[in-house]
Amino acid sequence: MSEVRTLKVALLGCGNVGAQVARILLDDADALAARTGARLQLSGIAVRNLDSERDVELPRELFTTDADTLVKDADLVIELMGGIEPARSLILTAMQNGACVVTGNKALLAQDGPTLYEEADKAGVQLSYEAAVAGAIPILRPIRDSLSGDRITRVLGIVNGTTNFILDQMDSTGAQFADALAEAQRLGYAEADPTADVEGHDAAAKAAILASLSFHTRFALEDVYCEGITKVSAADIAAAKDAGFVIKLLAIAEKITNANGDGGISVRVHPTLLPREHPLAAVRGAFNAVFIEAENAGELMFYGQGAGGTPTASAVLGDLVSAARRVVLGGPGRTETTTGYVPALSIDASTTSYYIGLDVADQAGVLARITHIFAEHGVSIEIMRQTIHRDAASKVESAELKIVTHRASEAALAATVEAVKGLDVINSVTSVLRVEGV
Ligand SMILES: NC(=O)C1=CN([C@@H]2O[C@H](COP(=O)(O)OP(=O)(O)OC[C@H]3O[C@@H](n4cnc5c(N)ncnc54)[C@H](OP(=O)(O)O)[C@@H]3O)[C@@H](O)[C@H]2O)C=CC1
Ligand SMILES: N[C@@H](CC=O)C(=O)O
Repeated sequence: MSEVRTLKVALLGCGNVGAQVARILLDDADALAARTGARLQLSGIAVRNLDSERDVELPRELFTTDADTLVKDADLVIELMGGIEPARSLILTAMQNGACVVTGNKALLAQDGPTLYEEADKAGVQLSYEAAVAGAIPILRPIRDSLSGDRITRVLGIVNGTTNFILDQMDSTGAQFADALAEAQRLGYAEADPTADVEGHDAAAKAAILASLSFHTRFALEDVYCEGITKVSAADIAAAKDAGFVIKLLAIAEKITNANGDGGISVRVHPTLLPREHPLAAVRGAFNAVFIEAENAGELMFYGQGAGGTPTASAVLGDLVSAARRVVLGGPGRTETTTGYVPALSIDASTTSYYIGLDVADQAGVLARITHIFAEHGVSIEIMRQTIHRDAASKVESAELKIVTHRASEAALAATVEAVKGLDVINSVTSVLRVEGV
């Protein structure tokens, strides 16, 4: 019987995800050897602080603070430190030394992906990053491989577990934003700096990766319009609920073709109202889902745990097995293809439906004046609902107006809202939110 080869695996980082990867590598060593044709030997774990408490009990002698030396002596490198440096330099060193790399670092990929992909091509190694988008859900490989014979036209995803968890807690239990965020951090969903989650930057990095693979063009973070959930109030959530919607932070990448037949790709992240019966509305807690529309395949939906150490470790291990097989079989590295070269469009080029909440004086002719302004700006109204509030003591009457529009451009909507604000019968504009799926 021929001797099974041993591949040295260097692990960079032993936090929420890294600790679970180390556990699985040690516990499932025999199964992984059977699947790859090589023994995957965890050669060391680089961390910042040797004395930090770990979620998993691991042999102390594996730990080091000398990531550079560890990387230079590895066949396969798993980067789970996060952040830009030293992760970037260590990945480059690993690849230049001939090691295949697996990472979950979407922030780094969205900022500096092209340099890393080029280096992987040059070195003939594999750079894989399934864990970087939507945790455990196999989504990048299906887009890159399974759908490579099709044309994707639209990707709509809940790709940040922390914000989905927060919005879901606020919607279902009335939890406060800060409490829900603290719980998401405790459960290991949030980034080291949770600002990246709540301001939408993490979802924007994932949107850039999804758009790049889906449209065979490199999109960077600056191509993505980004709005997080920090301005979503309990009142917005209640109003949405009352009108039959749920608020989700969506990452959207879609092909937009204008009347001349040209156009580009709009990539954006923002809080969005979805009808409660929409498939993405049912995605609760830290779960993620990605909804894809393709010319031939039609609609596809991928669903699963989008964050957390153990689910994310599953995606990392899948990439590691694939990389190890490649080393064993001697195949070339493979990353994404960039044959599309379609331009990234600004948010102004996209159209969507909108929900607008208005507090108005309850006077004759108010509705006509408001609808006139919408018509003047070419924004068509799909649903309009009025609720009258009477204050018995002061005898003041006001009306709450909820409007859902047909698809309109950002520019037309913004001009409509500005004009409506100028009416003397408007007390306040209480909400302006984008809507999908109506
Ligand atoms: N958590 C999740 O659900 C998911 C995370 N990801 C991505 O995976 C990566 C890791 O995330 P997560 O496990 O949550 O992160 P953590 O913050 O929990 O862990 C980071 C680890 O990296 C180590 N580390 C950080 N900086 C350095 C450095 N300069 N030198 C050596 N070691 C360093 C830390 O060491 P020490 O312990 O000593 O401080 C720690 O062990 C990130 O890129 C994240 O975006 C992707 C999908 C899901
Ligand atoms: N912080 C991220 C972790 C996974 O990518 C999230 O909440 O989704």
